[in-house]
Amino acid sequence: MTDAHPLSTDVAIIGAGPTGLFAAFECGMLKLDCVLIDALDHIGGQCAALYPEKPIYDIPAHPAIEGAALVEALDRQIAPFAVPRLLGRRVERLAGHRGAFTLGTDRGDVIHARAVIIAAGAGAFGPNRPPLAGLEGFEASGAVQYYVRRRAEFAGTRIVIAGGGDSAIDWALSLQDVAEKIWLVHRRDRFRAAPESLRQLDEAVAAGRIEKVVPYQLHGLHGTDGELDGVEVTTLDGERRLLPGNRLLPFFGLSTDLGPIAQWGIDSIRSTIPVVPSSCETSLPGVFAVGDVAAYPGKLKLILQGFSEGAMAAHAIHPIVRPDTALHFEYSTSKGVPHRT
Ligand SMILES: Cc1cc2nc3c(=O)[nH]c(=O)nc-3n(C[C@H](O)[C@H](O)[C@H](O)COP(=O)(O)OP(=O)(O)OC[C@H]3O[C@@H](n4cnc5c(N)ncnc54)[C@H](O)[C@@H]3O)c2cc1C
Repeated sequence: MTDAHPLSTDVAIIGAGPTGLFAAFECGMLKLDCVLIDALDHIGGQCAALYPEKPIYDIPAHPAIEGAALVEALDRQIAPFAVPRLLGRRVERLAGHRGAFTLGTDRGDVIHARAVIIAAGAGAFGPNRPPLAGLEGFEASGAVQYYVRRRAEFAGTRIVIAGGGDSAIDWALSLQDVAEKIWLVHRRDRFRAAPESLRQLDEAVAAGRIEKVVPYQLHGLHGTDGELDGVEVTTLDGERRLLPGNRLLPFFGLSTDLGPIAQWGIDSIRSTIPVVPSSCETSLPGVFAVGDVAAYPGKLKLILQGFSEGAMAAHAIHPIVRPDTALHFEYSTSKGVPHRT
């Protein structure tokens, strides 16, 4: 049995993070059909997977909006276009040329598209995992997690948080109200985070809500059948401590690997794809890249910048898909939102 989808569309958008979602809106506004494909089983990319309950403060016209709420709003914005979504499907193959591409997913879907927008963020992103014996069993039970989807799931737990950057500190601060106890383990006694976060951390440590465990590194997991009952940490000198935590949240960053995209004959630099700044076209004509994955001088990896790149890419794609129809620039206030018929 296969649930693979064969389909033809104007634009295939790889990645349904905030940038891919908004690119779908811009395509819709130009009456270009599109399909969204994402390896995750839900839309929203990093906002939904990594920080759904955190407020974002630099989305224009939203003084503060949580990651999940932003995704939900983007979803409502594209609703008029009834964009098909292929979720839980990683695009493995891309072949063809400007005007005629074929994409293949790991689930056997075949998508024919006139143009392609790669909105793949950090690629097929995954957490950097600590090299600890028996880790898989504790991951499977949920005792070790790399993302916090809902703070409420951590109510009354004893959490060991590992890492020295923004994520480790932000989550320690965010979970201090719900957890019974939080240890913050870092191999140095200096943390890298925004000054305000560091100030709040000092306050929480002074109040006994968070205990800093420095300079220590993760060393081992204790427990049976996926039930974690202790996290062993050591110093470089071999001094050991057993922290009686029942949850471990390691925040060692995301692995940024373009995955299969790196094999498609498109120029890439490490995990980014250089694009022409005015159109977001990649080195492969007819294939565009927007959002975190796109690179050009002055690029900021911010959601707001990805939104504008989606608009530029859609306008640059229009003549490929509709070569006989001149595109007259129009404000949305003038033309309204065209519904899919
Ligand atoms: C903790 C945290 C806080 C942040 N705070 C802010 C903030 O305050 N303001 C701000 O502007 N930005 C913030 N960011 C950054 C912001 O989340 C990113 O800039 C944004 O998510 C990039 O959007 P994107 O759509 O380009 O990529 P992503 O959100 O990374 O989405 C890319 C999607 O592509 C999919 N994908 C990749 N490869 C494939 C493939 N081969 N096949 C199918 N699907 C694929 C992935 O599964 C993913 O869902 C923050 C990030 C983090 C981690």
